[in-house]
Amino acid sequence: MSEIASIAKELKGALKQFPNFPSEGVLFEDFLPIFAQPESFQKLVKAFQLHIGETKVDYVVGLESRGFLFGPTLALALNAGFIPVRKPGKLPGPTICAEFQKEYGSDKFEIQQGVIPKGSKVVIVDDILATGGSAFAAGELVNKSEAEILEYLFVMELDFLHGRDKLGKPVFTLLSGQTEKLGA
Ligand SMILES: O=P(O)(O)OC[C@H]1O[C@H](OP(=O)(O)OP(=O)(O)O)[C@H](O)[C@@H]1O
Ligand SMILES: Nc1ncnc2[nH]cnc12
Ligand SMILES: [Mg+2]
Repeated sequence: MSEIASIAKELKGALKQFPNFPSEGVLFEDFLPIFAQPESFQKLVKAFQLHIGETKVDYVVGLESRGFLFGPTLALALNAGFIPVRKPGKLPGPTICAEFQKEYGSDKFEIQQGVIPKGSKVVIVDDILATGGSAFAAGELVNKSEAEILEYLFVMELDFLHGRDKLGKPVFTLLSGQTEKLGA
């Protein structure tokens, strides 16, 4: 078994599932236990680092909120910068905005204008790929900044929502995810 696969197996065991949270029909995947143990947090970052290998990444773009939990740590490990994509009204100065639909509700994302130099090589990170709405919006913000998306990185994916089909760039998911909707 590869090192990435053995880390993935171990981390999968740390996740907790909460049926019908935050709304009926959603099986919520709680990945916070990974961060409560330094060994598992280190392994999470290591697995993404192994996946990236020698590829030069200029910036890790992390999505508020849960993408902020490991995005900056991964950025440091890759010797890359970290750029936050935030919910509206949080970032000072001129911003670029994108609206999107999620598995439960709609939202907006913003990035500061000019923070990603044109032509930079970027990976976009978040905890979960569900419908792909959040990641797609983050991708739009990177595209509007005229940077290059190398890949999207997620801890987990809700396969049955086919979010990756929206993204148009390579998608790497560390842990195997949910193949069926709750109750299906
Ligand atoms: O693929 P999608 O359908 O867009 O859904 C995935 C997004 O939904 C969750 O974030 P959420 O905005 O619920 O909350 P958070 O602030 O806890 O990250 C999750 O952390 C992803 O960012
Ligand atoms: N099922 C789920 N579990 C955790 N976070 C999510 N974000 C969107 N869908 C989710
Ligand atoms: Mg989120």
